Amino acid sequence: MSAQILSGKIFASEFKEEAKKQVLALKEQYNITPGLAVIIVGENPASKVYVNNKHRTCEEVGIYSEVISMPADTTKEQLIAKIDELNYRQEIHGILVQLPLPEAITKEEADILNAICPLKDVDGFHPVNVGKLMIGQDDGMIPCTPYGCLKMLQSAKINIDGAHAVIVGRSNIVGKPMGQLLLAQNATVTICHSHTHNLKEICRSADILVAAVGRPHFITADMIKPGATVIDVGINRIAPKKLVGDVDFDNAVEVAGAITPVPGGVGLLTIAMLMQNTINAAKLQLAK
Ligand SMILES: NC(=O)C1=CN([C@@H]2O[C@H](COP(=O)(O)OP(=O)(O)OC[C@H]3O[C@@H](n4cnc5c(N)ncnc54)[C@H](OP(=O)(O)O)[C@@H]3O)[C@@H](O)[C@H]2O)C=CC1
Ligand SMILES: Nc1nc(=O)c2c([nH]1)NC[C@@H]1CN(c3ccc(C(=O)N[C@@H](CCC(=O)O)C(=O)O)cc3)C=[N+]21
Ligand SMILES: [Mg+2]
Repeated sequence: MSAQILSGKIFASEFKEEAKKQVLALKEQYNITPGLAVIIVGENPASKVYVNNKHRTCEEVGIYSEVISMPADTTKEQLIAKIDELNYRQEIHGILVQLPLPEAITKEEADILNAICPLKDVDGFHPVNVGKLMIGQDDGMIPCTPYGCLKMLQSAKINIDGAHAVIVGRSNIVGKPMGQLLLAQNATVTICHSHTHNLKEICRSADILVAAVGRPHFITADMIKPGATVIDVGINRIAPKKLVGDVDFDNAVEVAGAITPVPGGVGLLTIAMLMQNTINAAKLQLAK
């Protein structure tokens, strides 16, 4: 039997509809339009595609958005000065600095992200928000990609409580927060990485398998328990117009119980949750 396809398109449109309603309600009750500023530094072509997608989705949902393009030779000080300006602007509720940063300021990434006011940190990368997620305080910002994966699992009524969730990848933006979110929903969580022994066996014991590795076809069908839910976070461009995930989809789909495609999967959820986080940020700032 072939797996249920968890369509990012369908779930994302569901989440965007919810976002639209909240935008209208904020407008009606408080005369506030949520506002998002996205900063893009340098000329990364993939980043440009994502930033355009974000801008377009803001329009769709009724969120005000600004894209701020800065040259590749921008210094850390110049970037932080721009962030500060946005921190003080009342009509901007969310600030996102698109990653990766140009090589010259890659080492400065932590200082740069820490300059974003935690209340406006719609990526959920600021240590204050990371800490809130870790200790279960629910007034922080949750990173968009894992947040979208969780919302999709819940919307698809996939059981998390008591399930073994295996996450391959331990980045701060996907793997670690995904683990925290699933743990908070009472999954038993295993986080794997490049030093993990017996990866295949561990993956095969997963009821929910999340791949966030960044290697095409890394998760093969023999690593999947029959009937498991497989979430493919990976985005790998293997040819100018060919995008694949981390999962060998064509074979995995015959083993899994449910699986997300790439493209048309988690990436769309990420953008939908960015909309939700911008709305959440506007609500938090209203309360301050
Ligand atoms: N769909 C979306 O919205 C998003 C997609 N992505 C995509 O998701 C993927 C992962 O992104 P990100 O988390 O930033 O990636 P990183 O490169 O930051 O992390 C990759 C992780 O995979 C682990 N890994 C690498 N090789 C192996 C291996 N052979 N066995 C086991 N683990 C391994 C690394 O282990 P170690 O720590 O030991 O090095 C690391 O923890 C990328 O394709 C990225 O483009 C990212 C963000 C959003
Ligand atoms: N500060 C920051 N926040 C991020 O959330 C962030 C980031 N930097 N840097 C890069 C990663 C990656 N990411 C994606 C967003 C959308 C799609 C997406 O829309 N994907 C579509 C289409 C992709 C395409 O056609 O290229 C799909 O999978 O169907 C993918 C990946 C957000 N990221
Ligand atoms: Mg990374």
